[in-house]
Amino acid sequence: MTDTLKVLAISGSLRKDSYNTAALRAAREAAPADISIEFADLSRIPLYDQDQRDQEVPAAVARLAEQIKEADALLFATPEYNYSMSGVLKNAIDWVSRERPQPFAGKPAAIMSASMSLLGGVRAQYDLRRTMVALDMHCVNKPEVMISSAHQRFDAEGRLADETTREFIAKLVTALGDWTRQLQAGEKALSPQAR
Ligand SMILES: Cc1cc2nc3c(=O)[nH]c(=O)nc-3n(C[C@H](O)[C@H](O)[C@H](O)COP(=O)(O)O)c2cc1C
Repeated sequence: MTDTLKVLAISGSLRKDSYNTAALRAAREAAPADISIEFADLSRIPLYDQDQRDQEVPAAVARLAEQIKEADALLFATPEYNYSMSGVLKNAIDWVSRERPQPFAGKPAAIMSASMSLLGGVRAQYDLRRTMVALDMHCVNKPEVMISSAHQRFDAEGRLADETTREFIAKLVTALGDWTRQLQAGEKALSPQAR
C-alpha cells in the first residue's frame, strides 16, 4: 500500500470568490486517493518588513513555513496581476524564503493559474517559475494548466463547470504525485544508509 502524499495548496488570491482558490478546490476533488490536499491561508501575512522579522517572525508566516516543511509537495494557483503573480503570493513566498533551513528548497511543486483573460495567467506562471528556480523548488513542467475565461468555467458557487479543465487539473495533480514519488525515491537511493 502506497503512503498518502501530503500536498499543500497555495492560492495567490484572497478573494472570497477567487477562481484560483476554486481551481484548487477542483484539484482536491480530482486528486487520486493517495494524495491529500490541504489549504494554506495567506490572509494574515503582513507586508514583508525586515525590521519586523528581526524582532519576531509573524505567527501566520511561521505556520505557513511549517505547513510547507511538512508537505510532500506544493500546488500553487496564482492570479495574473499586471503580467505577474499577485503581490499576496510573492509577499508570502518572500517571508517564508527567509526561514532557515529554507523551506522551499528541494520541494516538488506544480502551478496553475486562472484569469478572466484569454491567456489564463500564463505570464504570471512564468514569473512564478523563475522564483521557484531562485528557491530551488522542483516544478512539474507539463501539463501546463492555464484556465482562461475563468468566469465562464466556474458556476456561481465556484464549482468547476468545465470537463476539459477538470481533466487538465486531474492530470496535473497526478503528474505532481508521480514527480514527488520519483524525487523521493531518488533521495532514498542517494541517502547514506542506502549506499
Ligand atoms: C490589479 C489587477 C491586475 C490584473 N492584471 C491582469 C493581467 O495582467 N492579466 C490578466 O489576465 N488578468 C488580470 N487581472 C484580472 C484577474 O486575472 C482577475 O481579476 C482574476 O479573477 C483574479 O483571480 P482570482 O479570481 O483568483 O481572484 C488583474 C486584476 C487585478 C485586480
